[in-house]
Amino acid sequence: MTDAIRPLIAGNWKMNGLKASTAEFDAMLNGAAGVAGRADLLVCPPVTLIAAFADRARGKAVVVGAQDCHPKASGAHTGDIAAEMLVDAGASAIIVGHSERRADHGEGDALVKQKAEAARRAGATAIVCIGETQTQRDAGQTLDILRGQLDGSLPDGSTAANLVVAYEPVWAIGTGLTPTAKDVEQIHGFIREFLTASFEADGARMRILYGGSVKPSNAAELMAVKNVNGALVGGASLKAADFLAIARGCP
Ligand SMILES: O=C(CO)COP(=O)(O)O
Repeated sequence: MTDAIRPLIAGNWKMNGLKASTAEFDAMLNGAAGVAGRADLLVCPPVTLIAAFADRARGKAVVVGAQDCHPKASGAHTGDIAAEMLVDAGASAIIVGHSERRADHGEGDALVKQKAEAARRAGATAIVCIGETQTQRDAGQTLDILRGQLDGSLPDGSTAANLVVAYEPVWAIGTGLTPTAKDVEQIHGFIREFLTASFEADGARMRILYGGSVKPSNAAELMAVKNVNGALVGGASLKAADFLAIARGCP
């Protein structure tokens, strides 16, 4: 049943990218048609580039997203950006709850849930990130931590169209380390069980992305794992050649 889920390869540019990076994005657009048979492509640049990228991507096989949003639609929140504004700029998906925001800005599950609800209210797909730290992993707490994050940060009534879950072990982000395929299969299976218990048929069709040191050389192995429905890619999404090669690794 889950075999029919179309993979999503999502690039998280994090705090990287200037106007000059448009050339790299154009290279992604140019190569996208060649991989469109394998996966949907999403690029989440810094907010300063969303509108320009979304304009360029119109009619191409890449959609543009954002990396965070404020839970409210408008108001006195200096420096913050509402989901509605991101959608207005051309974003169709919004990453929320990334471990870097949880760590750098002290974001907890309740706030992440509000942000995911804000994305849905604005008409965007929420990509909710979860993952354990090295210390939690070493203590054998991985599944307990993930269960808590899933319980606390996924909006009630989510559907396969408006919610994507990204499993990103914190210790694998930017380190070159990845879990074994066996570990990924166990953890994604656990997430799938949680999603089907919570959202029934929709939960069976929701995409579960793997993130953390995905690169062209390991993409095919990771993307072949059961219940892995694509990747959330950091560093390797900054280069068109690498990003497209990862998409070509989808089964
Ligand atoms: O955090 C990530 C994507 O959101 C993963 O980053 P890397 O691919 O650079 O490890």
